[in-house]
Amino acid sequence: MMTGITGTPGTGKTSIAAELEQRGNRVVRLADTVRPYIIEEDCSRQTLVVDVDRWVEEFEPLNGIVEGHLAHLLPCDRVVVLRCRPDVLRERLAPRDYPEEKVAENAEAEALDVILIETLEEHPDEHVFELDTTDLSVDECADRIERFIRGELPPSCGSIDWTDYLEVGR
Ligand SMILES: Nc1ncnc2c1ncn2[C@@H]1O[C@H](COP(=O)(O)OP(=O)(O)O)[C@@H](O)[C@H]1O
Repeated sequence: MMTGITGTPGTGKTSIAAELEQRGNRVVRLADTVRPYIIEEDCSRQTLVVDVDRWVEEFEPLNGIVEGHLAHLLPCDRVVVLRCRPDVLRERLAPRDYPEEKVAENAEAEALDVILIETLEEHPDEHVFELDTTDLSVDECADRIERFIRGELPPSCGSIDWTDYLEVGR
C-alpha cells in the first residue's frame, strides 16, 4: 500500500516523515525522485520547475510512504494532507531565508486549502486524512498517521476553515 504525505511547505512533511522512517516505515522523499524531471530552476522564487506529468507517469508504485508536496498527484492508496494554521506556518517558514513573497504565497495557499483541493481532485475523500499539525508535536502527528495507515483512525477532511487568515488586501 502506498501512502502519500503532502502539504504546503512548512506543514511538517520532512520532520514527520523522518520520524516515521525512524519507526521503521519505508519512506521515499519526493526530493530524491524528481531530479531527472527538473526542467528549470526558478532562482527568484527558489523553486525547481518539474515535469510533473512525466514524473507521475514514470513513478514506480511502492509499498510505503511517499513524502513531498506533489505526493498527492501519485496514484496513492491513501493520502495524508498535513495542515498548519497560516500564522504558525509563517513562523515555521521564518528560519528559511525565503523572500517575503514566497512566505506570503505559502501562507495564502494554506488559507485557501490549495493542496487539499488538489488532493480531492485526484482521490476520493474516503482515502484522505487531513491532519492539523498546528498544536501537535511531530511525534503525535506520526502516531496519528500510523494509526490511519493501520486503519485505526478513519479518513477525514474538510473541517478546517482558515479563510480568516487570508492576507489578500491586508
Ligand atoms: N508538528 C510540529 N510542531 C511544531 N513544529 C513543527 C512541526 N512539524 C514541523 N515543525 C517545524 O516546522 C518547520 C518546518 O517543518 P518541515 O518538516 O521542514 O516542513 P515541510 O517539509 O512540510 O516543509 C521545521 O522547523 C520543523 O521543526
